[in-house]
Amino acid sequence: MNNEQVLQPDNVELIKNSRVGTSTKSSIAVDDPATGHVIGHVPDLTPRQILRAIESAETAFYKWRDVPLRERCEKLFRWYQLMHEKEEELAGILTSEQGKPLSESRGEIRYAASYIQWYAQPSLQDQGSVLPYSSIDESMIVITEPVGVCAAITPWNFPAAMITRKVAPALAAGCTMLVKPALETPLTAIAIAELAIQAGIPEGVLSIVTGDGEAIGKIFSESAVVRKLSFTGSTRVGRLLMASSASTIKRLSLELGGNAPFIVCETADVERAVQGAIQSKFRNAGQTCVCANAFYIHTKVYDEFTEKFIACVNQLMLGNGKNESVDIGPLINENALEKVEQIVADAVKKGAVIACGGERWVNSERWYYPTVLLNADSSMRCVNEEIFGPVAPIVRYNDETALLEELRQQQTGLAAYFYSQNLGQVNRLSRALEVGMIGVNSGVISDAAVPFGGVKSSGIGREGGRHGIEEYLETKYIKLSY
Ligand SMILES: NC(=O)c1ccc[n+]([C@@H]2O[C@H](COP(=O)([O-])OP(=O)(O)OC[C@H]3O[C@@H](n4cnc5c(N)ncnc54)[C@H](O)[C@@H]3O)[C@@H](O)[C@H]2O)c1
Ligand SMILES: O=C[C@H](O)CS(=O)(=O)O
Repeated sequence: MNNEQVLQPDNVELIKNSRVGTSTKSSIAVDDPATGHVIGHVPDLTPRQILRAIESAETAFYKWRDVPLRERCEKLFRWYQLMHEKEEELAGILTSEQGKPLSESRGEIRYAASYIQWYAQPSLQDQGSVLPYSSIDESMIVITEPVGVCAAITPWNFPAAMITRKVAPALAAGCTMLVKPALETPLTAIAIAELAIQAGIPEGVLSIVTGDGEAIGKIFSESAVVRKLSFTGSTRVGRLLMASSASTIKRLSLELGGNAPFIVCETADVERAVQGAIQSKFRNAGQTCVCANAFYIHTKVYDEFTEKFIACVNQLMLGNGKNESVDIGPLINENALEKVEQIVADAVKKGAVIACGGERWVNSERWYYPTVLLNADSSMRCVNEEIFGPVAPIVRYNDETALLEELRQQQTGLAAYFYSQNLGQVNRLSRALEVGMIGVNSGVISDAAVPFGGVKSSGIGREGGRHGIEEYLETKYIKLSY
């Protein structure tokens, strides 16, 4: 597929004919990170329009909650089918506004659709129980009910999956949902919501609102009608939303920043570890919350791992994500690229050695070479901060206990990875690492069936699996005397 064949959002039916969103005088331009060209515009909605959207979601809630669960699930399943039918069009929109390689965009659309398929199963929802009676002419009944009107604020790095991971369980539970996508990637959200309408999900049940994040976040968090706020993004913004939601005692789900250690133990299968390291580090050019951040390689396998890892990194192809041979697309914007440059400069200043990469791609504005930093240590930003770019700092270690103690000091706790072929070591590290998700001999852990989420400053709550729908249900106890 070459550039000419790839669908551009402004000529895509799903966007052009979308019934989602409201026309306003002002609008926000959306650009292609690979070219800097404007590829579409979305409305910059006013506070009054956001409040109207909340009112519409409230009206829709009192009807949608009374639609039988099986019927809600049938509509979700149709939505899932439409996402599969439109996979290529959606992937083209996603790559055009986010920049990731088309192969990754196709994968994300399938991954996003799998959340809708997962929550289209009525049996997933525990709708209540009858408790042991205290008297034969009484019953104590527990039922579950939808939380109500919900709001979601989502990031640019996975513009499809971060939305369906919230919307699918919410709608299955009987809630209505307003979604504020990232300013960088609203077109994917609009296209997905258009398919929800085509699937028969009534107007007002799912609304996409576009505009300034801070302003809309304030309206969502201070609205008494919005009973739950689900946020995926930086820990910084998560803290702000948690504080501003206190005034209305909202249910909160927070999927925040990570800093995943990738540990290669002395007992590891080094070949497998290298493959897992490439998959985990360079997906979406490293702009993934569960990317391996820093690599901790036991001294006994250090030379073998680093030699093989660097050789693989040097094989990675940079370019426009619309070209099928590309592995590494552009970073989302200039700020992201400047942050990566500052992190690498900090590491080199403190003694890191650039084994490969370490600079912008020649004559490009948004690409950064996949980079390996040797001799990294915990004094450096690249080890202590979420890099969110294609940079792999490598730390040598020889004392497992000391390493685990050092990692325990980290404030993040989303994901971790380690490679080991010793059962006792697997058990020991699985229990010692203070995170929400662990990949053991695997570099990719995400799936609609698993409870995705973190601990400490990486967030609250879980998305996916059986846990994900509980975020959108309330429990009601009824005592019945006959
Ligand atoms: N834990 C997860 O599942 C997960 C998934 C994806 C991304 N993330 C994290 O997100 C971060 C990168 O994404 P990002 O740059 O879009 O994050 P971000 O926090 O800057 O933005 C996320 C969303 O919040 C909005 N926003 C920005 N400022 C706001 C404010 N003051 N009030 C309300 N909303 C506001 C943005 O418009 C966007 O829609 C990384 O830290 C990454 O680890 C976490
Ligand atoms: O960036 C955060 C996403 O949750 C990553 S994944 O697609 O769920 O692995």
